[in-house]
Amino acid sequence: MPKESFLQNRIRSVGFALKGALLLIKTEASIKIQVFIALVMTAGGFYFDISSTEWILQIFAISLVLGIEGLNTAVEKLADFVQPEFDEKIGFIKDISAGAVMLVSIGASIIGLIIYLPKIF
Ligand SMILES: Nc1ncnc2c1ncn2[C@@H]1O[C@H](COP(=O)(O)OP(=O)(O)OP(=O)(O)O)[C@@H](O)[C@H]1O
Repeated sequence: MPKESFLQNRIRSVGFALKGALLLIKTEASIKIQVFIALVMTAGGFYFDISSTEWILQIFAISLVLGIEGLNTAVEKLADFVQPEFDEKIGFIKDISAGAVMLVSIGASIIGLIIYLPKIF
């Protein structure tokens, strides 16, 4: 089999990543909720005509939450594959992973409050 060029290899990897992102959105309830919140926040950004800096912070917060939630889903799937039975260590790993999502979600919520509270009240 001929060796793939660097570019072909990169394009193939982007294809896998896109497939993964679509699978996440299609199959994971938590991601669906977060994508819905992201769409509402984006609509809010247009409605309140937020500044460039506010857009940057909002896009950063949304991407961070979606990205970490995706990694959390991957950790959960891997944990279930490695150990389908009840296991304290697996519980601990899953709790830590869920905790990471919670931390970035709190940060993102605070960013949202700082941007929108003064515009609403
Ligand atoms: N195999 C296991 N052994 C021990 N504890 C587990 C195990 N599976 C899940 N848990 C506990 O249940 C919690 C929820 O795990 P679960 O995999 O159902 O995640 P979830 O947040 O409900 O994910 P999702 O709803 O996206 O599937 C974990 O954080 C952990 O405390």
